[in-house]
This record gives sequence, C-alpha cells and structure tokens, in this order.
Amino acid sequence: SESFMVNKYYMDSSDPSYEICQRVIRDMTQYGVCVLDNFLGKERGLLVLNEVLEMYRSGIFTAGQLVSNPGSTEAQTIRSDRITWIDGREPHCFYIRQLIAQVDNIILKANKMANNGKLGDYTINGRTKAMVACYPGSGSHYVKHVDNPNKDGRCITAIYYLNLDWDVKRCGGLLRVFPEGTNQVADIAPIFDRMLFFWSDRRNPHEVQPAYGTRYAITLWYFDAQEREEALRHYKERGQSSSSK
Ligand SMILES: Cn1c(O)c(C(=O)NCC(=O)O)c(=O)c2ccccc21
Ligand SMILES: [Mn+2]
Repeated sequence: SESFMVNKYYMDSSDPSYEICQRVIRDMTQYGVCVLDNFLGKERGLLVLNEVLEMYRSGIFTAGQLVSNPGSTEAQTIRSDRITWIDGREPHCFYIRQLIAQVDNIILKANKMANNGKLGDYTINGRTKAMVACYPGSGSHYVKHVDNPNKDGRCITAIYYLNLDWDVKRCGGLLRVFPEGTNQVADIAPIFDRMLFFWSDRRNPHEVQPAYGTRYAITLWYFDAQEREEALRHYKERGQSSSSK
C-alpha cells in the first residue's frame, strides 16, 4: 500500500551507511575534498533532475547577468549562471527535499562519528537553503573564488550534479579546485548523480570552466555553530553602528 512504500522510501534514505560517513570523514580530513558517485542511484537521481528541469521551465530562475567577454573584439555576450534558492518545501520539490534530507543525514552523522564529534574541528548545526544553479551552455563560467573567505560561518560546501552524459571534452564545465598549499589541481566533472563536499574556506579556491552544455547543480552550505554565531554577532554590531551613522 502507499504508506508501506513511503515508509520503505524513508527507511532507505533515513540512515546513511557507516561506510559513506567514514569515507566523507577520511577524504575531508586527508584532502579537504570528497567525491561520492552514484549518490542516489539512477532512478532517484532522474526524479531530482526532472524536478529541477520543471523548475527551470517554469522560469523561476534569476536571469543570469550578461557577461560580455572582457577585452575581446567580438561583441559576444554570454549569459552567466542562473540560480534560484529553495528550502525544499515548495510544490513539486519532493525528491529535491529527499536529496537535501539525505545530505543533512550524512553530514550530521559524519560530524558525530568524527573523532570527538567534530568533522574538521567544526560542530555543524545548520545550513543555507539549497541553491539550484544552471549554466546555460553558451560558454558561461564562474571565475576563481573562495566560497567563504571571511568567516561567514560556512564550513562545508556540498554540491550535487545532475548532468546526464556529460562529456567534459565536448561540454567543458569542469570544476577546477586549487587546494591551498599545493600546485596540484583537482578537476571534477559535473557528472550525473555525483555528490561533492569540500571545505568552504580559503583552503579550496575553485572555478567553473566555460560550459557548452546546460549545466545543473544543487548546492548546500553547512554552518559551523561557533563561526556562524560570531559572524551573526559581528554583522549585528556592524548593522547597529552603520544604522546609527
Ligand atoms: C552559480 N554559482 C556557482 O556555480 C558556484 C560554484 O562554485 N559552483 C561550483 C560548481 O558548480 O561546480 C558558486 O560558488 C556560487 C556562489 C554564489 C552564487 C552562485 C554560485
Ligand atoms: Mn563556489
């Protein structure tokens, strides 16, 4: 019956496997980056992809800024990334909500399992909404940057890629990470059903190379309790001082 199926579904996704969490802890501790392939499995991955495609068709994504090629002769302008933020409770987001819950469970369980209950010495107690991003394939890219350069509280970036049959040679769109302290780069193809975690701070500058296919991803940023608390206090003080000006 319907209820049994729903329960089974929840049962699958409620408790992430010990091995997966060990893998996240080991890779994040050793490399600061962790890639998990076949994260949801093809069937559930496609259900998430279809929800994202529906959202995109419905036009709720922001129109990407027009980026004209700086200094180039041709007047070619390319649309950059388009994003929308969701908390997963919106209509037609059931499977995106399940994905978010599964990532939450892994992060929180890994946080508990890590030595003295801290993954990378963080205590993770919350996250941003989910950012759904689409790069229209006209060469749109994202310049090299650090997600959290100034201690805004975000400690882990979690990106789920949705791009079926993505061939980097043909479509580009590589995520290139430049881990601090080495001149080794990590090139990560945004392939379907791939889950990626990396430290959000200056340890992981990264760029999205020009994409020549439509490139979808869902990103969550997880907060460290202490850093977030300090950031909010800091902004509140600044807020008061600036408003009193
Ligand atoms: C669209 N998009 C991004 O794609 C990345 C990013 O680093 N993406 C990495 C990736 O998609 O592989 C971002 O970090 C980002 C930050 C603020 C607003 C939009 C943003
Ligand atoms: Mn980024």
